[in-house]
Amino acid sequence: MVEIYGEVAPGKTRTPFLKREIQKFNSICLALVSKVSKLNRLLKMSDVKLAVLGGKGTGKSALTVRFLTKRFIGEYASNFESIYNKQLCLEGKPLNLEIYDPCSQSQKAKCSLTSELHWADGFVIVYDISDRPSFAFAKAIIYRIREPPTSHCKRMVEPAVVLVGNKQDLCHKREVGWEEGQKLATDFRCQFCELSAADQSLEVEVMFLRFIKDILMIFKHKEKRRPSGSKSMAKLINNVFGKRRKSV
Ligand SMILES: Nc1nc2c(ncn2[C@@H]2O[C@H](COP(=O)(O)OP(=O)(O)OP(=O)(O)O)[C@@H](O)[C@H]2O)c(=O)[nH]1
Repeated sequence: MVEIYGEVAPGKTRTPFLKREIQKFNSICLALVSKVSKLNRLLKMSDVKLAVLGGKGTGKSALTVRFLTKRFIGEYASNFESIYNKQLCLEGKPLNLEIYDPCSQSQKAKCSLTSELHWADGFVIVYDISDRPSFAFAKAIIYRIREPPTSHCKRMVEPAVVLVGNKQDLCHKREVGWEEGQKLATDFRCQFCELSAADQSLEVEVMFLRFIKDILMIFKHKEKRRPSGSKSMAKLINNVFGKRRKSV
């Protein structure tokens, strides 16, 4: 609570005193608003939703499970879809991560991706470097994601995409060159990496974390574009007391 109290000195009018006090009050309010909004930002937990897509047997589950548990299991049930949930702390901020790993049967049928495009903040598109058809399938998914939005699916910003060439340990059987993957990614504004879910735990972790950080940056830019609650509040205070100052 801020109390404004004072006596008018003999020979002086009340106006300059009140003006100063209102200015002080105004700046205290602005400082408080900025502290509260900082606190809000610290406490606010972001939600990040990723969809891991790609051809059958490319290693979508292996990559997801490797990231979540640091383990490579080898064989994964592929006849049901899963949404994994994990709480993370990135740069000191809590984060609720959801990863969607679809089942292989629905992959081809689901190339429409309509529900995924609504749901996900980012897409991890996986192909197997030793399997050319899986690269063609990854390309088709990227084309679909980068299609201009239709009237019923308008997004403010285009979703983040990382293209992953998995099974790098099988490079003696390579059918897709590194340059091809890199070019596809560059042409469609995607990140790109090649790695092996089987052999490279750290690389898998770095790929996911870097991608999540990029998505958080996109969130930040989106927030900057719309006036935040604290800014509107500051504007309100300025309007009320700014106008009053002029009339005092
Ligand atoms: N050599 C090698 N094999 C891998 C790698 N990642 C996954 N695999 C194997 O590839 C096969 C398919 O892996 P999954 O993770 O089930 O692939 P998926 O894309 O989820 O498969 P579906 O759900 O059936 O579409 C399994 O036998 C894995 O052990 C890798 O980096 N290197």
